[in-house]
Amino acid sequence: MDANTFVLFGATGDLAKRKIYPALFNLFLDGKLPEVFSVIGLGRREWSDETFKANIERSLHSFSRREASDAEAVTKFLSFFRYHVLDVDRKEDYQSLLKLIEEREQALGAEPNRLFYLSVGPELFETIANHIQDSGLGDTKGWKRLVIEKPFGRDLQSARDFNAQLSKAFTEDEIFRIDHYLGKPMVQKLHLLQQTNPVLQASWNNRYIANVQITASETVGVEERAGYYDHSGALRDMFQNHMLQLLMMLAAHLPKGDDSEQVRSKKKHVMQSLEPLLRQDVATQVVRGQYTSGTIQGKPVVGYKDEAGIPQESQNDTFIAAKLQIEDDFWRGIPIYIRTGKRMKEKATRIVIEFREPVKQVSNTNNGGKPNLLVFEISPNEGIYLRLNTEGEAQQQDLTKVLIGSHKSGSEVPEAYENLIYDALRGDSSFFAHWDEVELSWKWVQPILDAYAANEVPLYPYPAGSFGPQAAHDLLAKDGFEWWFDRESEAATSAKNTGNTSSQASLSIK
Ligand SMILES: NC(=O)C1=CN([C@@H]2O[C@H](COP(=O)(O)OP(=O)(O)OC[C@H]3O[C@@H](n4cnc5c(N)ncnc54)[C@H](OP(=O)(O)O)[C@@H]3O)[C@@H](O)[C@H]2O)C=CC1
Ligand SMILES: O=C1O[C@H](COP(=O)(O)O)[C@@H](O)[C@H](O)[C@H]1O
Repeated sequence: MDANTFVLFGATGDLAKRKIYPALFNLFLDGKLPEVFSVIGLGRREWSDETFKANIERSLHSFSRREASDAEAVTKFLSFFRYHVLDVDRKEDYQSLLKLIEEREQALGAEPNRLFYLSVGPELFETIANHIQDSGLGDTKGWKRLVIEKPFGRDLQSARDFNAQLSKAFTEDEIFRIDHYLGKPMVQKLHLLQQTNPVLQASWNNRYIANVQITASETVGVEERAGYYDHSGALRDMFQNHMLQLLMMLAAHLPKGDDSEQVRSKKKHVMQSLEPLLRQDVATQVVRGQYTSGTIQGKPVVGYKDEAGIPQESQNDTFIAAKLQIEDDFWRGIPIYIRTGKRMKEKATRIVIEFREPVKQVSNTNNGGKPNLLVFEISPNEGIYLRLNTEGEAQQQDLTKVLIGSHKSGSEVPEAYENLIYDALRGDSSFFAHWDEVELSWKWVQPILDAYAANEVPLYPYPAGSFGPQAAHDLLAKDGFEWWFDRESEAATSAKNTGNTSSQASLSIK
């Protein structure tokens, strides 16, 4: 059953402005919001309803993927919103909030089903959860849900403590932990692709797959988040959550249907089957990097240590690459390489599956040397590609790239937050991170955190605008592989710079 009241803590903040209001607006345009709907925005700022609505409208104009040009639609959308001043530590603010919610529920004839969305720093989660419990806000005749943003802990122990605290006020079924990578449409389609395509099902195992490469590269640097990022780094910010979730979604052999229990149990199986990383192996299986000055899309940029708010002596990681192995019957023996970093050459999240080379083995000729690839472009553009050997092309530099299904560019792809908020409103937790997954992820990552803290892993510099440190390439080279598409991307850039957009450059998957 849909939520009727959306209670937004942190309604004056950055995430609300950039993601939550635009997502709600696009859901509204698609007719996906409940018919009876009310949003109560909360913050310490002394805003009136009018100021609040004006801010929301501005956010739609700046950040919505679809234009907010229909004045009537915008007015109707804004009519859902009310603002309430609340300091999370002030008990009486929760009492007045309860009164406002009940008034709105009565006026609208809404069921008392309440979704509490915490778009605030994690240090406030526990206080808010306890006050929701104590004030009677959660004591509703309908149901309650809690949506929380990352980060979910800083390490294994803090995540466990944090979860224990939240569990006093909300059951696991009521907690929806957002990992926005799980909301990306291509990620949500991964299991359907396997289930509905026998050709993929048949080849989704160690008989046919040589290796898997998962990349999330960003061109942005630390931006205005130095305070947060310098205490987080690529490992905590991206790897422990988004990258391991991508791995789970790819590697889980999910059953047909959308039963969230099944999805979670299969994802948990992947994490439980991950070969544990021993602390003494971290330095050989993990590459830690930090960007130095360089050029991004033709513009010079400063190195990490020269970014505003970053201390000169910072040892923080802005890049990580790691080799993982899953010990189960499907994946045993397939190396899985994961990398993510800031200030890299291109903005791209993609998964590449490299298949073994049966032609070479069977015919013993030179022209079977290129493996087939299956490529999932996840964002910012979306598409699935297969690279095949085709007759007469074996002598050429590269293989034929076949687009499967449609290619969608940025604005056509629904934002992850649209999918996730829609699911949270309906109570479908399939694409939210369950506590078991979060705990197992921290458990796997903990030896890396320990090795970093003890400085047992070199911190390799890499120039902004590159694909990371050389050591990340060596990680694959040791196994006889290389990261796919780095060279094509380099070629595409240099072709663009020289005006030659034929040959290699056209092979780049965009
Ligand atoms: N911004 C982003 O792109 C992303 C953010 N996140 C996570 O989302 C959460 C919010 O981030 P973001 O929006 O960037 O943070 P901001 O600092 O921009 O906003 C924080 C919000 O919290 C409110 N707040 C702070 N202290 C109190 C208090 N004592 N009582 C009541 N309200 C309070 C502020 O309201 P006021 O100032 O009016 O009191 C403000 O609305 C964080 O957990 C962050 O890690 C996750 C992914 C991406
Ligand atoms: O959660 C985060 O994700 C973004 C990258 O998200 P994407 O959808 O643009 O790929 C990252 O920039 C940020 O540091 C991190 O906190």
